Amino acid sequence: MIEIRNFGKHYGDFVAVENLNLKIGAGEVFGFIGPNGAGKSTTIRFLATLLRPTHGEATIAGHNVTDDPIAVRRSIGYMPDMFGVYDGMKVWEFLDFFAVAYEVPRNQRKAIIGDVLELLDLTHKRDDYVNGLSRGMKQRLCLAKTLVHDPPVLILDEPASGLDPRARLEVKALLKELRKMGKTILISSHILTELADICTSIGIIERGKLLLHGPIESVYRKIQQHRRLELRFAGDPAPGVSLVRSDPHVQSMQEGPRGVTIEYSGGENEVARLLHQLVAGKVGLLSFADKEPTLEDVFMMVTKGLVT
Ligand SMILES: Nc1ncnc2c1ncn2[C@@H]1O[C@H](COP(=O)(O)OP(=O)(O)OP(=O)(O)O)[C@@H](O)[C@H]1O
Repeated sequence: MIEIRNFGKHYGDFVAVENLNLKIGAGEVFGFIGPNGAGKSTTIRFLATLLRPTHGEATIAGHNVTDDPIAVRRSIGYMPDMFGVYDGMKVWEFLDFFAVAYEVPRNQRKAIIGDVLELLDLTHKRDDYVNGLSRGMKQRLCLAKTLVHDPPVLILDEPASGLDPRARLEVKALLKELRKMGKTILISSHILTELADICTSIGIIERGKLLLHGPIESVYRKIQQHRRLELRFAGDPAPGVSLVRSDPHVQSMQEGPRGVTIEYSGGENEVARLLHQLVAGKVGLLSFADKEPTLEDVFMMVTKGLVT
């Protein structure tokens, strides 16, 4: 549904994005992850037909972003990272404005706006002025306007930035709803917990380079070899710590007053063997936890160059 080939954007001598290649299939929710200034918005603005590339090309729903921007705009709902709302406009008028811009037929507009307001839980704000809405509501409204022409693809640049925890959860629930409706979604964020349970695939970008991308399970599988083990001991931890230290798969170890946290390069069989040795060694093992990697771990490992 989205395909980017060899995209690059330079500003003078500064390379904002270089040689970016990416394919996102229909129905995927792709999390575009990277720190500030990594090149996420640059890539997104290119896809949204708002930025000319220095080199490369992209297609969305089969339409070329540079050669056929009108067809691309019909196929996408775009939410920029910064957006303004018009003064003196009511919520329904704001949505109607975009529906007209997207050439939604007059006789369908009222029903569509009603549906979108319902989906975004904004029905009760229908006749409120847009500039009087809270930040969270404005954000929801901006998401609502991406849906009025029912595009198959949504491109959302940090849709939950600046929202309080409750509003973030609401955005997350909404994205799940849109995923169920079969939309293909590209969503950028630097808040990883936000993306972990909604994305089907992720890409990690840093300093203009896409370091890693793929289905979320395959990314997790790649870093399974770098798991974190947390061990607690009853009483003196020294005997347990020395047994752990002798394991060749221990990459690093942080000692606390009652136990250790280790970065471990072995697979499941090695973890099981270590556990067996600790129990057989009678070292007073109180707990042994094999921590699943989080998206944050993935991000740290990829950007440290530990996983490619
Ligand atoms: N018009 C421009 N002129 C010069 N440099 C630019 C321009 N637009 C972006 N950049 C630079 O390109 C780099 C990538 O910016 P971009 O906005 O794509 O990052 P980002 O990953 O979206 O960051 P953030 O999470 O902060 O939004 C940054 O170093 C930025 O300063």
